[in-house]
Amino acid sequence: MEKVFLYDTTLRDGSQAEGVSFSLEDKIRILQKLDEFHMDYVECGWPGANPKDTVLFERIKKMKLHHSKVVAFGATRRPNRKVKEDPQVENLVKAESPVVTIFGKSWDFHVTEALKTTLEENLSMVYETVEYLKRYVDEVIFDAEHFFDGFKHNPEYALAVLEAAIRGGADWVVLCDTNGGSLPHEVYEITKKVKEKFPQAKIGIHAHNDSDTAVANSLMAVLAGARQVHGTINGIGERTGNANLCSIIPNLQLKMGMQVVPEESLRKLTDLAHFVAEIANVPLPRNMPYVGESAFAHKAGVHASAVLKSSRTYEHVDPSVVGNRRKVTVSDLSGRSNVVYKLREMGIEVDERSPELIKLVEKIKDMEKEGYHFEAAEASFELLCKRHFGLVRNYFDLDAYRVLIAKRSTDNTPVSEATVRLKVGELMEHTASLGNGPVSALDRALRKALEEFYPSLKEVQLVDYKVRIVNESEGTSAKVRVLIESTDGKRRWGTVGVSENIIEASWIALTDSIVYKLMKDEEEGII
Ligand SMILES: CC(=O)SCCNC(=O)CCNC(=O)[C@H](O)C(C)(C)COP(=O)(O)OP(=O)(O)OC[C@H]1O[C@@H](n2cnc3c(N)ncnc32)[C@H](O)[C@@H]1OP(=O)(O)O
Ligand SMILES: CC(=O)C(=O)O
Repeated sequence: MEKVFLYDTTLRDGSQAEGVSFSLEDKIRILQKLDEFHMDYVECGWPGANPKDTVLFERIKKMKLHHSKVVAFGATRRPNRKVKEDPQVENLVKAESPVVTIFGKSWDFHVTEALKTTLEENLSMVYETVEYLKRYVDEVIFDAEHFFDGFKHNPEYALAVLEAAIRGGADWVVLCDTNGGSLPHEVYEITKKVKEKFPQAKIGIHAHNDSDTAVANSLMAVLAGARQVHGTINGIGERTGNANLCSIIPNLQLKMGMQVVPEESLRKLTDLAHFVAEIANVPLPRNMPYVGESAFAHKAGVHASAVLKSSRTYEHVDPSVVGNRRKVTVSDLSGRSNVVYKLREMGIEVDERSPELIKLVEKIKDMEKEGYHFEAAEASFELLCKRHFGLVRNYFDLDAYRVLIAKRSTDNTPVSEATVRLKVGELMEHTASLGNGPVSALDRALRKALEEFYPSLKEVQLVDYKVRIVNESEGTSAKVRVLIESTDGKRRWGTVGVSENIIEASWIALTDSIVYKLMKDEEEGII
């Protein structure tokens, strides 16, 4: 298999995304993670451009990496200046990284309009900077900024810029679609022409996603002969982002027969995507190919039915190969197969044609019609199924609850107070509690009543609470759906309640959360 080198620029071009700001420690953690992943090149930043990146390269000098080459990024020398007198270039040498990438203009329009210099001077800037850096650095990569736009306007000049970099000793020349306006067929044709012109040169591709084709453009460049692919994890980057390595890697390796990363790394791809999303504080879209939560989720009954027979019927690759997992969801679009699949996950085997199963499917559809949404509340769904088959013990019986909300003119915020009366076995408990709002007061009163009997409930915390209006159809009063997310430090679970009354909907979701915790503790032998 032919090797394609991966070049990650999450820490440099990725940090140019609006809203992303990596701290020094964030950058170190991502670099370590990319090294573990066997990323070939990791572009860490622009030394000298800001104090954080300067310190970062100092820190990196003391780090031991196992698989990745660290890259310092910068520009060609400024116009009309000696290269060794340009502090920006000197900072690149001082970074002491084994690889330096410099970008230079390859579109004549940019040379005259942005750099305000002559086409000849720009060629000298490219040649001299590469030649100078090659004296100090093992590997010099030249990013030909705006290469495709430049080639379309003035191919001779765009090629002359590459020629200057190659003559200077550049190890790689990288064709950049800086404005992201090129389409796959153009990238293929232009890359092929570059390959024909410079058959000995090693070529790379750096694509931006403004036309939503950055991944396709990168793959087409590889087809045309590029062997270094630039991109970022999850495609974060300036404007609409860079080519998404989380799609490029599996596409190259699983579908185009290229050697990219070890199989073990590929199995860590989903983990890597979530790790970077978390640190960048950019939520990973559910529908992100390969690594998103829904990338292998089957919702429609027809799909679930076929997937149960053979997963290949509705999956382009096995999710485990990229470290993701198959998921079957349950909703009003489900058939028996979705439910059978979920029951199997719970350890319940049931005949597909049994009346019990048919009744359960009908119950689910009726509840979804009422406003329940089980996709987002897997714990309530599990309770519903297990209750249906008589597998949930009765931990307590509610006698009554009451919630009071009061605000006097002298109060800044209203005071919420809840009382709960319930029976555990033969014992009646009656508790009251205050809370920041009615739901937290109810939650506290409920747990106060139960903690004496079930001490593990002390570990439970509510971490999210969402309310939606669910039916606005004529003739019915609006219902609300409450979704609650809880955690006990070990696991996280979602529950749902629907009612015309927001407190009652919250109560249903709250009690499901408590019962789910008790059921799981009992299954694990904790209570
Ligand atoms: C396509 C890309 O994404 S390239 C990477 C872009 N990344 C960044 O810009 C992020 C980091 N940048 C920075 O921190 C700052 O812009 C710095 C420190 C590099 C420069 O800051 P300043 O000196 O204040 O300049 P400023 O940002 O206003 O303008 C950029 C300068 O770079 C020059 N420049 C642009 N491209 C090149 C190039 N290929 N080679 C040399 N100089 C270049 C511009 O002409 C401009 O110079 P001018 O002010 O003399 O016209
Ligand atoms: C170099 C670079 O980031 C670009 O041309 O897009």
